[in-house]
Amino acid sequence: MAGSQLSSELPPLDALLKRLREEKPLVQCITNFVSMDIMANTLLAIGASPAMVHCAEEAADFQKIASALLVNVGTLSPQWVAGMEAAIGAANKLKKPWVLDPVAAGATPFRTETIVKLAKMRPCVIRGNASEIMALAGAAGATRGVDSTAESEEALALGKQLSLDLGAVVAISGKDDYVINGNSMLKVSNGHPMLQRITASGCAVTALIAAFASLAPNDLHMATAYALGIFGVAAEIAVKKGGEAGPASLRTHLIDTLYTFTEAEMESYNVSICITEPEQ
Ligand SMILES: Nc1ncnc2c1ncn2[C@@H]1O[C@H](COP(=O)(O)OP(=O)(O)OP(=O)(O)O)[C@@H](O)[C@H]1O
Ligand SMILES: Cc1ncsc1CCO
Ligand SMILES: [Mg+2]
Repeated sequence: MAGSQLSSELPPLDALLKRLREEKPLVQCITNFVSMDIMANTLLAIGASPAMVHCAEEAADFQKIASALLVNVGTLSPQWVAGMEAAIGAANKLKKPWVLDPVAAGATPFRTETIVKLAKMRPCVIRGNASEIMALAGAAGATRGVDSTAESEEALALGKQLSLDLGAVVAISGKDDYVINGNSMLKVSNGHPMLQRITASGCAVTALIAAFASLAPNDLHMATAYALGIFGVAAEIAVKKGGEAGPASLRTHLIDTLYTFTEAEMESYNVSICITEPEQ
């Protein structure tokens, strides 16, 4: 996709991070068994408040006290889908932002059909890796499992189409993250390759997006890029603080770095804006 660089137009970061720590948004997470620990610890470390509440009997009621909803289909079952739909219905009714993580879209018919159904229920942001975004957009054979088999650039055209079709911000994570809002796109180039060797690091950053989305419901595009930027910069710092020893060390130092994270540490935030060609 053609694009022009307009990075000087980016607003400052401080308001969102400061407000997150003051307001401690309560994020209801309906997520997979693998990600629960790292997701809850990521939200707590940055200063938000996680609650893993998924059963159909209480998922909708919990939205009344939550600031945002995260729906992740990683370890799917029909009972969980009922909880997801109940919570999403409540979030939409109460005008709370909800974010979808389409884990392993395309892997099986049940999974793909469920994700497509949820994606039509008006998520404000969808964050997945390139394979997942391409599969959700209808590309055949795009996915092998939870890990991407493609570079994020390969999913740009389908990600843009998905954003226009669903009216949602679509974030494609990878070496570079692309955050697409219709014809406008932000590129975030922070992070570290070892993040791919920590299970559920993508799940965790999607929950971070939900937390920031609750603070900036009218600027979801920027809030999504901030969340990805903070997570990526924190990973770079964590590597230097001892995380280079391996994925387990990086995981620990990443959570520690999010806890102490300051705006000054965002000096390496590497983001740019591209205005992509309008659809013909
Ligand atoms: N090669 C890379 N270099 C730098 N950062 C990366 C790289 N690959 C992924 N990341 C970062 O890792 C985080 C997770 O993205 P990723 O695309 O691996 O998610 P995912 O495949 O959904 O992960 P999971 O399913 O394990 O949760 C993002 O913040 C992303 O920017
Ligand atoms: C490994 C794994 N399996 C289902 S969800 C999940 C976490 C990474 O997406
Ligand atoms: Mg994932």
